[in-house]
Amino acid sequence: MRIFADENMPLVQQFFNQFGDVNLFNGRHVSAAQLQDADILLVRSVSNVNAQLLQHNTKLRFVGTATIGMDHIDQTYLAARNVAFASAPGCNAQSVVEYVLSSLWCLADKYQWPLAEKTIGIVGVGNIGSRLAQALQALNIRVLLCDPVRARNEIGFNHTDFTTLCQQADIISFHTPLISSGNDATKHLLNADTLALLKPDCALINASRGAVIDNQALLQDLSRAAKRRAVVLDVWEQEPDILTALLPYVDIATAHIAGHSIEGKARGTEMLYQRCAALLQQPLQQQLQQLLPVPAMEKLQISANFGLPDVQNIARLLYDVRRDDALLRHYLHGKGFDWLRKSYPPRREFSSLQLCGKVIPDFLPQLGFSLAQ
Ligand SMILES: NC(=O)C1=CN([C@@H]2O[C@H](COP(=O)(O)OP(=O)(O)OC[C@H]3O[C@@H](n4cnc5c(N)ncnc54)[C@H](O)[C@@H]3O)[C@@H](O)[C@H]2O)C=CC1
Ligand SMILES: O=C(O)C(=O)[C@H](O)COP(=O)(O)O
Repeated sequence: MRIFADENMPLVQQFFNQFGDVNLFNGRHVSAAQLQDADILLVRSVSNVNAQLLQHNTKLRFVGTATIGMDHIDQTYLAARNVAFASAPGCNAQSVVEYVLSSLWCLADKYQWPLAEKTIGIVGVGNIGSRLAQALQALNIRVLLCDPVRARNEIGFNHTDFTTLCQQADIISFHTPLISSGNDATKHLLNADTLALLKPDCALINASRGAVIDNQALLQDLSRAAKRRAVVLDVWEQEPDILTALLPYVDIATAHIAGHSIEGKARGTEMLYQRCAALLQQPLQQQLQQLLPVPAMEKLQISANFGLPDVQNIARLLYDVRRDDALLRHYLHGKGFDWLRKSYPPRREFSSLQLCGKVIPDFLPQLGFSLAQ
């Protein structure tokens, strides 16, 4: 069995050696010629898997993407060729939530916002959006939820339509898939017309896909002298060749790394391993928990005085998004966007830190921290 995998897929050898030899490739530059002998193809978000990439391959049985997003995969084409396909739903959802929380705390410090008085609009309430809503509610922050798909299918889902959300929210965070056409299209959901609906100081966070926001329209909006809105961008149109003119107006700018916690990336690999084992009718020999490195900090004692204002301090022990903003601003013009992603420094999720103490406030596990056994 010949397995071809993106070189930026952690633990891929450890998981997939069980099925055959694992060959690594550069996901951004992989070619049809390289993949002609692949039985199993494992990609991340930077490889477009379509008829052109697979034109020389007649053996392929399985394609997996170790990501949540699937906009880079032509699933219709794979189905027509009878190639099994899997993604990794939810694998890095917690990592993205921690990115958004860190961004909110940084903006709150920078602009002295009382976060508890803000209304945060969440657009796309799936794995990430619903976890984020739960975390914000645990912090006593009011949320508005916009998800027309859930609104159609779930009685009682508390939906706010996008226009109303644009008019009412103080901060909007985008968590939709990139959908190019149809009633629920999200490509350029935020464009010149919808930007005009926002409050002048409405802050924006995009950790979904770059093209959910029309980047040129955003630049126009931000460069108008009278407007000052805070902006956090993890994702950009036309990565890796991003619109650098946006950088001076963006408070937090990162290289599509919101989902790049150690756990988030490795969980994606494990989910594909489990799907492949089922397809090949092989036993599961590896488990992520056994392969993850020991975290630098394992346990933290909480005292009875611990309160909501202390949460940011624990969160910052594990992750501060300003590190990633500084990396992008320093290295983008030299080493570049893809180098920043490939060389991403280790980052552990909240769950890696076990909290001890007689009384642990409920909001800590609701944010994703784990309790010591
Ligand atoms: N920056 C990063 O590193 C990462 C980015 N992502 C992106 O985040 C996206 C969302 O991830 P999940 O929450 O896990 O996906 P999900 O599939 O669980 O949830 C997406 C939600 O968006 C909703 N939706 C679809 N069309 C919509 C529209 N027009 N308006 C509002 N809501 C709409 C769906 O009904 C669904 O509930 C992914 O598709 C991916 O593109 C995911 C992981 C990491
Ligand atoms: O899961 C997704 O969807 C993402 O956007 C990934 O976190 C992006 O990571 P790469 O696959 O581009 O490394």
